[in-house]
Amino acid sequence: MKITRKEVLQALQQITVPGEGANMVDSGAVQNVVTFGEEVVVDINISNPTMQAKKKVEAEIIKVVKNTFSDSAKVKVNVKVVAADKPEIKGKQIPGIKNIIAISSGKGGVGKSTVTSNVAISLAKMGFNVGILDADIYGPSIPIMFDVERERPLAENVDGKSKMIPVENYGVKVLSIGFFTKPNQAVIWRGPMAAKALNQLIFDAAWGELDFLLLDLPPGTGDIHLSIMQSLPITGAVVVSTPQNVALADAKKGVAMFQQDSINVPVLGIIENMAYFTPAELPDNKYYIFGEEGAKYLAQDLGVPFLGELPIVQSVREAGDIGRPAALQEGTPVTAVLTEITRNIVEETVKRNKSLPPTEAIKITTMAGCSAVKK
Ligand SMILES: Nc1ncnc2c1ncn2[C@@H]1O[C@H](COP(=O)(O)OP(=O)(O)OP(=O)(O)O)[C@@H](O)[C@H]1O
Repeated sequence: MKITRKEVLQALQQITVPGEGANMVDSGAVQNVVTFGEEVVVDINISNPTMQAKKKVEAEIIKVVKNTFSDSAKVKVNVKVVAADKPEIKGKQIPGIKNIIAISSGKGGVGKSTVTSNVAISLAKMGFNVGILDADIYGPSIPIMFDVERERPLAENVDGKSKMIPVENYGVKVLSIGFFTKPNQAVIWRGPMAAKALNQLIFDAAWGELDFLLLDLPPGTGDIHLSIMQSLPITGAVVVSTPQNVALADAKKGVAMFQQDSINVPVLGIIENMAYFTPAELPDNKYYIFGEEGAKYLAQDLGVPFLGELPIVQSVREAGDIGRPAALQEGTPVTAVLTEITRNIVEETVKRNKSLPPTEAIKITTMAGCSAVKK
């Protein structure tokens, strides 16, 4: 059987590169097609630098060619990652802050703040300089999780300007919108107002040198998020979801929000929280209370990295409630999981900084066992 170039191009018009609207031929992603009898070689450019995206594109091309012509067709796909032309970082860069990572969830209560606190502490334990900006205007919970609920940031004079000094605990600098609102008072925030308050918390604070500033966003994908995203120079976003369908549907909207043209913040990956439950007396059993591996499949579907799964553990909840996040413990299975997730975030940040325009590329001081990092 002889396959022609024209027929292959027609077949490729049935599929798209993940995250792009038009088919891969019309979008200009397919660079070249060469055929020799039953052999087909396709050269394609994509902008998503993740291994999952490359594999997905390759698998889809092989599938469509084999389905269209014959199972015996030999298909070779050369995938090249090219940086997107649009600048990815909006807003002015902040001196001293190398990476701002937004942690978001579509749905509320899926454990976004718990993950943010534990990742921050894991990063600090790895030797990074870390801050958290708690931007969850609907329910700022970071002060409780860091046991600094009653503290208030002091002011300091830096170069003739009065700056807020973040509150510090467990090696992490914290500023929260909760420090400035009364606990029982309902505050109605509009997008631009929230963005302005957060801008002040970032630009009018003495953060010092930070490798990572984690931004704990409010749940959802509304007007507030648009304002925050458009006004801050965000390096990348992490989406937290449980494996439950209702949470996944919202997580998908979250990823779509970051990827839309007016926002265009690279998604570093998805974390599955409350992935399963293992009772202490049955350590080999896993019960998938909210469903099995839903967030992992969602990550594959969307062509974004899967950063890991955190089980439901009573001590994680208790540790958060008493203001000593679980990552502070040493040598527990949960700490190992959190370290793995944190390493994956660092790796994806490093990849992102290599393949897309800056904020300033991250400089690592210590990084236990992280292969993507060049010291
Ligand atoms: N892996 C886990 N194991 C056990 N409990 C957890 C886990 N993750 C989160 N929780 C608990 O679930 C509750 C909700 O978590 P958290 O406040 O972090 O969610 P959130 O997504 O930040 O919520 P919000 O919508 O208020 O922003 C908390 O009581 C927390 O302790």
